[in-house]
Amino acid sequence: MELTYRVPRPDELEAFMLPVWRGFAVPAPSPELVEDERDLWEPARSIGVLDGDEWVGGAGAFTMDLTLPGGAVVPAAGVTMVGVAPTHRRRGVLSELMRRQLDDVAAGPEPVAVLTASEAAIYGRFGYGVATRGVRLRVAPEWARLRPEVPSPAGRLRQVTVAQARAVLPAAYERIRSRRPGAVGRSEAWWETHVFRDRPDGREGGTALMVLVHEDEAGTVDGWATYRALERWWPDRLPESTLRVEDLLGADDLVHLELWRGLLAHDLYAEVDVLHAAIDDPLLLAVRDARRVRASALSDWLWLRILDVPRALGPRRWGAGGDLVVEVVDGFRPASGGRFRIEADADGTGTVDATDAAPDLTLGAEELGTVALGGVAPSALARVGRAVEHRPGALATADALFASPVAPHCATMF
Ligand SMILES: CC(=O)SCCNC(=O)CCNC(=O)[C@H](O)C(C)(C)COP(=O)(O)OP(=O)(O)OC[C@H]1O[C@@H](n2cnc3c(N)ncnc32)[C@H](O)[C@@H]1OP(=O)(O)O
Repeated sequence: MELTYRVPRPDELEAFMLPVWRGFAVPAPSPELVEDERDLWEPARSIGVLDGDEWVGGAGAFTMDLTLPGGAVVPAAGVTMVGVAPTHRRRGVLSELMRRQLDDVAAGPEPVAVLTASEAAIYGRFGYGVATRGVRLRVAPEWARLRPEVPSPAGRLRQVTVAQARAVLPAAYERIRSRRPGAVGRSEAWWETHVFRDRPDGREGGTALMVLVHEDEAGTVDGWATYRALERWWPDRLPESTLRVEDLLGADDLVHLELWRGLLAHDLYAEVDVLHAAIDDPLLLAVRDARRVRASALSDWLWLRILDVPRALGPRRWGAGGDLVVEVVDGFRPASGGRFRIEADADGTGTVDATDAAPDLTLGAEELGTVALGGVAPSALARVGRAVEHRPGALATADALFASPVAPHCATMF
């Protein structure tokens, strides 16, 4: 039977989502999961595929935004709910969904699309590159003491209820997100479904959510940790007892470390486990014994697909002054490729414009997404054959331009 692609109606949520849920081996979603999806879903931004009258695949997008190096924010499509029924795989359905979705995004105000991937081999072919990575940090409170040189910031730590957190965390996130390139917008529905509802079936068998906030001297929240005990402390269970940290964000490194200090003060627990820390989390430089911080599972997190190079990169702060013509070869969506001149002043402000000039450097769309936020230097890609320098010195200029003083990091699951 012929396949039909179309936008689902709002009343079709469950049927539309079924192939995606089944793709993730969720046989029948609970009413709570359906309610959460309904609150998050933007049906007009979805595209699905029908075989007869049955949905067999789809892709959705959230209206989001993305922090660039320097703190500027650009609109971004947050690609989500991607799946194709096991009965219809490997015959080009995802490719067609991606083509239609990217055309749709490109026709609107968003110069980029972002996503978090279930598997790392899927999205490069569609021009997405790994813009941020994360690392799992597991720390034994018994051993991990901060060095005496590490000062405490002004203000105080407080433990608050989830209801109190609801009133302060969303605004605090907006205040501090400019610090990290790669941070994405968190909608009210995101906060409710991913944090505050704290549904029992999303707790991995652990306790309800606990919230530690840091307030500055004026009483304004400038950092927080949300966490739960996975295996409750009990004398004979000490070796397994874990505090699982879900969100850990501070306005600066000292606030961030003060939150670590608060978490590590839970000395009844064998381990504090942060599933997704920034690769430059300051803890590694601040503990007396860095071997007690077990870092593992370095992995891709935010994948970035640039659809309009001048609008995506123009507002970013460059790492140095410089002049560079970059040629972007976009195999999946040639209309998004071309040659672009980056001209930046020493203060990091600059312009990005289409040009006919001869390129200094050539790279693919996936590679542009990889270097765009400063997580990987262009020269590192060139060394493995993924970027080509046409003029001696061009790679050094590109490295300096694209560099970011802090590693890009996306702390948001969507
Ligand atoms: C943002 C998110 O929501 S991430 C979630 C993604 N969804 C899932 O992981 C759910 C489970 N998986 C699936 O639903 C499907 O396997 C999908 C969506 C990943 C792929 O759908 P398909 O329709 O089979 O992909 P399609 O046929 O268009 O494949 C295009 C190409 O990608 C390759 N490809 C597709 N999936 C994968 C994969 N998981 N690993 C490696 N290669 C893959 C195909 O081999 C094909 O390559 P080719 O062009 O060289 O032949």
